[in-house]
Amino acid sequence: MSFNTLLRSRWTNANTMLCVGIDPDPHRIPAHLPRNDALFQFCRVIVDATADYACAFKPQFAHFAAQGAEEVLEELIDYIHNAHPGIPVILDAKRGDIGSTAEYYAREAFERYRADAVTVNPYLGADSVKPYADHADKGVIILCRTSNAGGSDLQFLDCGGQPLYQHVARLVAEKWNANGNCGLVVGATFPAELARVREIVGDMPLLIPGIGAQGGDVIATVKAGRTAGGTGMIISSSRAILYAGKGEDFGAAARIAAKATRDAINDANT
Ligand SMILES: O=c1ccn([C@@H]2O[C@H](COP(=O)(O)O)[C@@H](O)[C@H]2O)c(=O)[nH]1
Repeated sequence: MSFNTLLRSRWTNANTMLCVGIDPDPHRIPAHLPRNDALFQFCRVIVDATADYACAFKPQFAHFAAQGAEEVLEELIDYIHNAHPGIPVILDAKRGDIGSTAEYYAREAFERYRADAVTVNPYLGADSVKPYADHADKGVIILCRTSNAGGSDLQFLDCGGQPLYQHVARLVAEKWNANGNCGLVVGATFPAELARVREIVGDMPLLIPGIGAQGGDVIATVKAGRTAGGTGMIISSSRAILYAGKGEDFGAAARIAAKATRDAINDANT
């Protein structure tokens, strides 16, 4: 099933626009887990505990690769597909390179890791994004207005009378989205810009990090980011869910945090 189909099914049938981010920090993995398999077991427990409330899972590539744990990432994505087959996996790798190399990054994301979607940096332009978008059943989620303060250094530069992030939103909506499988990353920490992007791109899915640990306001995010039909958002939270508990009950604590976040999103969407 395509990324778009899976995502829309979770929005509608599971009534959730919460994306559970999986950013494992080796220093915060509870000590009781078996040392030889702690990373996988930590992630597996989080996935099982939060799946009911997730429209997507978003493993962050560097959090695995920095530990030399790419095989654990493969194993985890396989596990999600097998145990929770209706929930799409967004590989947050923020790739960006010339087209010939991008073809291999796309194969890495979609064939090696079996991700349903991948995050991509637009800085290298159309030919650097096309190799991902050519996989028509996969999602390509392009950085637009990131959640960090430093994003303004470039994303607010004037680009023919509009800030660069709006130019990126227009480019993607009008030119790069020939297969209808593109989305954009827009931070919850900037609701005014989120609203502007929504106006520009219509119903395109927006991946929205920045609630939870980064302090973005859920109500402002939902009001700014939803489509006319009240969907269109993949609102991501990682640390606030992963580390809601510190001890043996970390799965239960993550489930409570995920449910509370999902409910807050839905309450704001009334
Ligand atoms: O603009 C962006 C783009 C990506 N991210 C990623 O999302 C999560 C956020 O984690 P939290 O713990 O919920 O703050 C993380 O993987 C970032 O790499 C982002 O924050 N902002």
